[in-house]
Amino acid sequence: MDLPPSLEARRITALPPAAYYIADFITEYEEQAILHKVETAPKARWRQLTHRRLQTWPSDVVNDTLLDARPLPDWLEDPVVSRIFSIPLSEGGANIFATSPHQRPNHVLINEYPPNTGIMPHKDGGAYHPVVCTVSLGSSLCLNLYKSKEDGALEPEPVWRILQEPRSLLITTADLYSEYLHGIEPTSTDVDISEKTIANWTLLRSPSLYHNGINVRQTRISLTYRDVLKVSKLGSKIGPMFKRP
Ligand SMILES: O=C(O)CCC(=O)C(=O)O
Ligand SMILES: [Fe+2]
Repeated sequence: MDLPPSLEARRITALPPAAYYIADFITEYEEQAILHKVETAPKARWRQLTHRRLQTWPSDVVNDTLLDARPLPDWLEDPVVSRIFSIPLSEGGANIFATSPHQRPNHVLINEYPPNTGIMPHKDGGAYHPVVCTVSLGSSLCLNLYKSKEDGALEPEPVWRILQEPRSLLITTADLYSEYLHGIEPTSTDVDISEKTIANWTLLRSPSLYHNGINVRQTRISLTYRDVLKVSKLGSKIGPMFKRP
């Protein structure tokens, strides 16, 4: 892997503080291995929403609390977490989780987006430390960022768009976490893709794939790594009845 010397080297400078994009964060081999683990997880791991399904590891977050304090399984820890730890925020400095309560992501949400599915614009709220690490697998798509108006209403058009390629890592923090909403349009094709409209254009692996301005979606799986502030004291004592396999 040809990782950058720091996150700062891959900052999305068109955005307010702060977001980082690393196009080649994992290899194709690693992508396939993780996809295989996601696809072969016990059926009970999946939660089906109306348009989307998801898995949570090691458990759900309920009332802003992580129910189960077991460590993440190896396949979610390595290579992703170990690699996040290996990249300092700025050269010679500490990694991005050094100042988070548990000094590490303790929760992973896995979302599956077949074509024509998305996620409504939202904020991630107070359950998490404001550092969100998203690894994309399988397909590219656009993440839209929205400004909320004074009265809390949503501006209809996104203020920025980030194109997330397969095997990329996107990290959003600070104001981008707290002041803006993010969402994914439920479409089969992202349109109007260009240097002018995509905030991380200069950091893309393959901008030439979008020379016609469109991205035809395939199924994209995302892994969202965060540090949940509150972890249940019951932790590992929780009865096996209430645990997902
Ligand atoms: O899948 C993504 O990239 C976004 C997921 C998301 O925003 C969330 O689960 O809160
Ligand atoms: Fe979110």
